[in-house]
Amino acid sequence: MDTIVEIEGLTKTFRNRRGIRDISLSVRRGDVYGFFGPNGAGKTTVMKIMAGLSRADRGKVRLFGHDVAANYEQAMAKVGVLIETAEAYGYMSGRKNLEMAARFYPGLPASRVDEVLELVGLSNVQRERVDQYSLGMKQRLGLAAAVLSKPELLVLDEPTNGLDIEGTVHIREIILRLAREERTTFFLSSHLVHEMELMCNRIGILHEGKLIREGPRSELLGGRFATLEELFLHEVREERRAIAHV
Ligand SMILES: Nc1ncnc2c1ncn2[C@@H]1O[C@H](COP(=O)(O)OP(=O)(O)OP(=O)(O)O)[C@@H](O)[C@H]1O
Repeated sequence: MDTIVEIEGLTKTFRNRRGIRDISLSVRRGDVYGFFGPNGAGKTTVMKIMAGLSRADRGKVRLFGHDVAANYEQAMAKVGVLIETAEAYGYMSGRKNLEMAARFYPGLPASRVDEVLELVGLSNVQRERVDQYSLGMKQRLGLAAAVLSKPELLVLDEPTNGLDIEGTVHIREIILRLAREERTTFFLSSHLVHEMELMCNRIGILHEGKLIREGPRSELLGGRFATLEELFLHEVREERRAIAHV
């Protein structure tokens, strides 16, 4: 088994006592892992720790076998990240933004910028200023930047957040295409249950900072639940019942 992401006992508590508690999960090569949970469940917190943007109080994240906290450069060498809204320089063109980002990767062929523009469907607007782009276009530009170096793992936090139907479908198609054609492994979060059903083969359900269920999508539904939404509501009810009995 080729394990790409290993998270063990990850815990972080903010001053307001919110945060994440004892999260453990693993992602294998080729998985499209959906990290599902309502707003405030702790998805971004986990992803920021995974990307080295925040530190855990306890626990470990290993990417490609390297500990992110202890061995950041090696852990992140084959990882692309898009966390929260993509940052770009609004006064520059989409293309210029990508060319600037490409400078971080010495040895990247110049043609790669064209390739990723094509992949995300921005070739026709590549010379327009980013502040003229729609939210969906900005999000696709963020995705283009995240895939520039041909990462083997993409960590995407709410990649379709705030997008309209077409924008959402477009991002979903790009993700599925990369998973299929380049065998990119994905760890992506969403609070949209339908998204998870359409894209992910493995799902972790996060609720109030705890991973309440985790596993292959088909196993989680297990014939008992028609949809993930039903499963989620069932699990939350069970969790509340268990807490009430303590
Ligand atoms: N820097 C911080 N200081 C204090 N509390 C924080 C901080 N970052 C996150 N939190 C709290 O931790 C909890 C988890 O937040 P997080 O952003 O990880 O959730 P999320 O699942 O990504 O939700 P969303 O979909 O709304 O982004 C929330 O209650 C949030 O208010």
